[in-house]
Amino acid sequence: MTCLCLTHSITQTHNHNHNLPHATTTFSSSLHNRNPLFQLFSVSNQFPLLSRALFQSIILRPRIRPFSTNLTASYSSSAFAQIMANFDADSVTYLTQRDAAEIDETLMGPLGFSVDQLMELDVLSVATSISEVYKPCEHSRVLTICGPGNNGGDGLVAARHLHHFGYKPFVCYPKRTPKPLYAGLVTQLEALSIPFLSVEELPSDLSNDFDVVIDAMFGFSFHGSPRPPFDDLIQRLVSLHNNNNQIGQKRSVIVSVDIPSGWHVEEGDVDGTGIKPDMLKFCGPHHFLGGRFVPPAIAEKYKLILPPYPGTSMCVQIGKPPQIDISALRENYISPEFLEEQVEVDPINQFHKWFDDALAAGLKEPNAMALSTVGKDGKP
Ligand SMILES: NC(=O)C1=CN([C@@H]2O[C@H](COP(=O)(O)OP(=O)(O)OC[C@H]3O[C@@H](n4cnc5c(N)ncnc54)[C@H](O)[C@@H]3O)[C@@H](O)[C@H]2O)[C@@H](O)CC1
Repeated sequence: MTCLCLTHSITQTHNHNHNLPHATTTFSSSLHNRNPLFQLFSVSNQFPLLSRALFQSIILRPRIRPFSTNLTASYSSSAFAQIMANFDADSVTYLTQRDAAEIDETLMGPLGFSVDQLMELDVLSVATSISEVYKPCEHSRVLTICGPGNNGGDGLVAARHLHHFGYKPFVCYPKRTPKPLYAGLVTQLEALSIPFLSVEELPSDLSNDFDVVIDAMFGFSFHGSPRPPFDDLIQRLVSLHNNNNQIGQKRSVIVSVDIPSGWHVEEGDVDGTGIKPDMLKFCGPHHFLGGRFVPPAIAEKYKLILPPYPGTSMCVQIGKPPQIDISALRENYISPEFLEEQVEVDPINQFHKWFDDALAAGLKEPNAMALSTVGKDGKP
């Protein structure tokens, strides 16, 4: 039994670098000399098994990633977790570009979908996936770098969704295309007062100002070498990653929509010097699949295996659970000595003092409290 992961616009490419530090992957293929635009997942024992994740970069492009139509019944959360845990990143095979193109034509032909509609559906999955992995309370500042085509349109839509999810998006859109679709997306962002930044306005080190950088410059229609100003922008994302490796400081995470911009569409990061995105790893913690909207006719015709989407989610996270280094979670609480003579006589004053200290330290929820009760004897 096989299951299909149609990532329509996710070009599957291959990359032999297994050692990227930020563990996120692209939907990528190890199938040489094939056009692995689409992923075909093998399924065994009724559960889909992902395979062949040679990549290490993110790509959030869950346009159509159906799993099994016979797995769409509702599951308990534990059963669901079990199903998802059974994905194995070593058994993915791939659809051909032709199949994918045909499905696209069917969607936008007889099935009546439009480009902007697919864009909205896809990018809603992208935005929800981002918000699952990079919470707005910790990654609020998002820069979306948009290219001239539909991939750039995806970026504009992502900025809008993320704004509504509580992020603070900024958009760099240096080569605007005067088509009504894009003009409308820009107007929508302007109405939300989302700032547009020119390339010149961007800081030299993006990590200073942004927690997340969305790479929406180019998707599957990219060819040749990037022309200005995208050559420079791509290099900034590359150096973002490289700088982080060198100095070990916190940097912006990179989320590529579809293909990391600048990568060869079919062969991937050929010389290993391209963008290394951070999100969605085939066999790691950040790999999401979308495609909830796929019409049954498509699922049946192409024998797509749709996953059981939990609740109202647009996408599902697959792959192995994150490897957490528990020792890294430990914190040392070293504080000055607290002597009896330093205690305020009035406990309310003492409380104010501690509360002010907590506020000044920028603690999350300094007003959180524990309420205990005691008996007449003063004991809990
Ligand atoms: N059905 C579809 O086609 C949909 C596609 N979507 C997204 O759109 C992407 C494909 O969109 P497009 O076909 O518009 O293509 P892209 O967005 O990949 O890029 C095309 C644009 O990039 C320019 N370009 C190509 N190579 C360049 C280079 N070397 N230097 C500078 N500029 C270059 C082209 O002149 C053109 O303006 C997909 O990857 C996906 O992200 C989604 O928006 C939804 C629907």
